[in-house]
Amino acid sequence: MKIALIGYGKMGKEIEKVALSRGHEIVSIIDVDNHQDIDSDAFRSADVAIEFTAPAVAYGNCMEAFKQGVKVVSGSTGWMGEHGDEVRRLCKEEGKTLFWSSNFSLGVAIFSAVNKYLAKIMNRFPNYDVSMVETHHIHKVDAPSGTAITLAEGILENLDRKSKWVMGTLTAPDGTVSGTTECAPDELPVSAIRRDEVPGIHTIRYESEADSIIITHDAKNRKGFALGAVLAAEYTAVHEGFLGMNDLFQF
Ligand SMILES: NC(=O)C1=CN([C@@H]2O[C@H](COP(=O)(O)OP(=O)(O)OC[C@H]3O[C@@H](n4cnc5c(N)ncnc54)[C@H](OP(=O)(O)O)[C@@H]3O)[C@@H](O)[C@H]2O)C=CC1
Ligand SMILES: O=C(O)C1=N[C@H](C(=O)O)C[C@H](O)C1
Repeated sequence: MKIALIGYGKMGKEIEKVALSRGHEIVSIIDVDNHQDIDSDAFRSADVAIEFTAPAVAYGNCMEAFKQGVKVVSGSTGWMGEHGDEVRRLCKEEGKTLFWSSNFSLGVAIFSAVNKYLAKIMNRFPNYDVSMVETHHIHKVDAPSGTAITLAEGILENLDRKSKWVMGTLTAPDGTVSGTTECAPDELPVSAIRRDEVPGIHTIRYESEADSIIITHDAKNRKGFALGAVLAAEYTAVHEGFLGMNDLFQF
């Protein structure tokens, strides 16, 4: 399969390695310096573009790839809240194809299923209150993480006593803490920690007076994200519309 990469940072480089190891060809690499090359025969020859850039530019990149007639797999976070409805409409009504996930690792897909199941169980046990903490490297620009937002949505869909998630505390790289975990009973606090080079840790806690139930996903490196993104690209090459991890793994 012919793959174009949009964004050649930490994830773009990891994805390149996995794609080559699976026998794919990288036909175009678009980064900040050569952004105009998205309008090129090389880019247009791609079966799929894999986009990992930044919240502020991800939507524009997807639109430009669509304009060139190329399907997109995007892992960029922090932009679907604002543009999700529009890209879903483009996929449904205008024949575009986008596979988006806040987290491409198989481990997080499994963790997400467990999270939803646990939230459903907790409807019967009102003594437990739930909160979430995510920890990432100091370079990350968005908080809370896209994965944390997706996990929070999974809890809200399944736990009747929670109606929205709210930003809890944010611990900056220098240790400064802002925000609060004080919130209304129907709110789910999601806190963020920025520390060292942590690839990504997500912890969900249910606390009662008697005990704690804690589930954690801890990414050891970026290989799981990269493999998932390439598997998603292979899937996207032969499918249409707005696609996600539930399509890929049939959860
Ligand atoms: N869904 C998932 O599984 C995962 C998602 N992510 C998300 O992916 C995104 C990227 O992460 P990561 O690779 O670690 O970030 P990096 O900052 O390491 O890489 C982003 C790259 O995109 C480049 N870039 C910026 N603007 C543009 C543009 N307009 N067009 C093309 N390239 C551009 C940057 O260039 P420059 O440095 O010059 O600005 C940089 O090379 C983030 O939103 C992150 O949250 C990360 C890991 C897993
Ligand atoms: O920026 C990152 O690094 C990551 N971003 C994604 C997110 O915001 O959830 C996925 C992963 O946790 C790494």
